[in-house]
Amino acid sequence: MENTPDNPFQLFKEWFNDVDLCFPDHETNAMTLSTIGVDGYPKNRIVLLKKFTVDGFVFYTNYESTKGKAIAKNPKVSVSFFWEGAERQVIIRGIAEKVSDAESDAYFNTRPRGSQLGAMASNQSQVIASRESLKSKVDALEKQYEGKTLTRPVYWGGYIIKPNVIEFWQGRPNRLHDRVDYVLGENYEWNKSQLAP
Ligand SMILES: Cc1cc2nc3c(=O)[nH]c(=O)nc-3n(C[C@H](O)[C@H](O)[C@H](O)COP(=O)(O)O)c2cc1C
Ligand SMILES: Cc1ncc(COP(=O)(O)O)c(CN)c1O
Repeated sequence: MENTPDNPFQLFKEWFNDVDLCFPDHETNAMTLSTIGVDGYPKNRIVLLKKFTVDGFVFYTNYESTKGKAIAKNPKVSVSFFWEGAERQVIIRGIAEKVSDAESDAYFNTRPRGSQLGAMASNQSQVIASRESLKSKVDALEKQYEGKTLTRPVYWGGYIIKPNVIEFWQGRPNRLHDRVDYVLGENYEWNKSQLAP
């Protein structure tokens, strides 16, 4: 861990690419997203990481879902990855912001038509009468838009998580794991420390 890079994005990229290469059956990009709900309780759920750059970590969802409402009230979030095969965990904490409409449009346009229809039909996190009612909504949309290009619903899009802390955990024998913590400083520099396991 002494020879870890000074920039956590560099280390994240190395770990992500290693795991993706060595464990092709694992959904490397599945991450647990925690938000503080409007009721004050934390809630976790899995979402898929679709992009990461030095600006942050991007996932897509319904802005009116339970998580969307939580983020609107409190944009402080945490995501974590557990890469079991590699005995690695990464925990990111930061602020979630909506990505631009243009970026969400561009991603929506790359999705399979079935997933686009799914996003249009699903009022994510709302109570529904039955699976059948959802299915008939999809069928109706399919008919309505037959032969036409689908456009992104305004309530669906991306969030970018801009991190202020990123913690890396590497499993080691005798529970003497390696932990490295990167904390963003006042001048946007990353301060690296090693933590006891
Ligand atoms: C492997 C996996 C990947 C998922 N990816 C996403 C995703 O990228 N976006 C999303 O909105 N929901 C995704 N889900 C569904 C969420 O876990 C969750 O059920 C949904 O977003 C509603 O959450 P909420 O009611 O807390 O807002 C995924 C679920 C699993 C198991
Ligand atoms: C409801 C929902 N929205 C979005 C996604 C993101 O993945 P994709 O854009 O690849 O469909 C998922 C992935 N399982 C999902 O379940």
